[in-house]
Amino acid sequence: MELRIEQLNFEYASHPLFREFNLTLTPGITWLRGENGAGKTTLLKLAGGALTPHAGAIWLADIEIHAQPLVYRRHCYYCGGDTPQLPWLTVREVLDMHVALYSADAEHLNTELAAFHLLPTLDQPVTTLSLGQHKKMQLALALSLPVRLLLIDEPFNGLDADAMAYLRQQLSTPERLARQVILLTSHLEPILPLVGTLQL
Ligand SMILES: Nc1ncnc2c1ncn2[C@@H]1O[C@H](COP(=O)(O)OP(=O)(O)OP(=O)(O)O)[C@@H](O)[C@H]1O
Repeated sequence: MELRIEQLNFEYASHPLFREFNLTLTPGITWLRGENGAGKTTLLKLAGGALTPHAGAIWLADIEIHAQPLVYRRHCYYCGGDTPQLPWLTVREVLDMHVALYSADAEHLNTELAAFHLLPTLDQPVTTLSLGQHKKMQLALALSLPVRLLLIDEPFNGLDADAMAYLRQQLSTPERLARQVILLTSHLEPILPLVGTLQL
């Protein structure tokens, strides 16, 4: 199982970022590095289907993103710091939506929510979460959704020390490293078992 990007072209208005870009990632954690503005977040969004390439192909195992967009999206989760897309929902409703979409294990999600101390927030409007709590909600999903590809932008930004330690431990389990392709950005050394580093 691998992520394969072939001959990718992408640019914003007048700002070319990727030209005939190729990449193959195998299961395990790859650290995506580069200076501010290099295109790290853009690459995560392209691989997660949140942005559309102008040319090229993106494969997750035998699923091509354009040929099977919904199937592809159900096999990957993009964990960015973005504000909530559906601000009128409660935390529980946002989570339930993800559980339904990904056919996820609700008990596993509950375990992650408990570990991140989010259970008391479930009936709050999702917009009332602090930045750190919002990050934790996304990370609880990242850790519990049964996806093949995890894309995580700055996983440790805004987390308290306990949450950082917990996240490191959960991302490092051999069972996870064997089955998931994990691509993450971090401006600081992530202190995780890496299969590779990708410099943009
Ligand atoms: N929606 C957009 N429209 C136009 N330009 C954009 C847009 N989003 C990003 N850019 C530009 O594309 C370039 C890459 O942005 P991106 O966010 O991918 O970089 P990054 O490597 O993640 O940066 P950082 O380390 O600061 O988070 C930057 O020059 C940015 O200004």
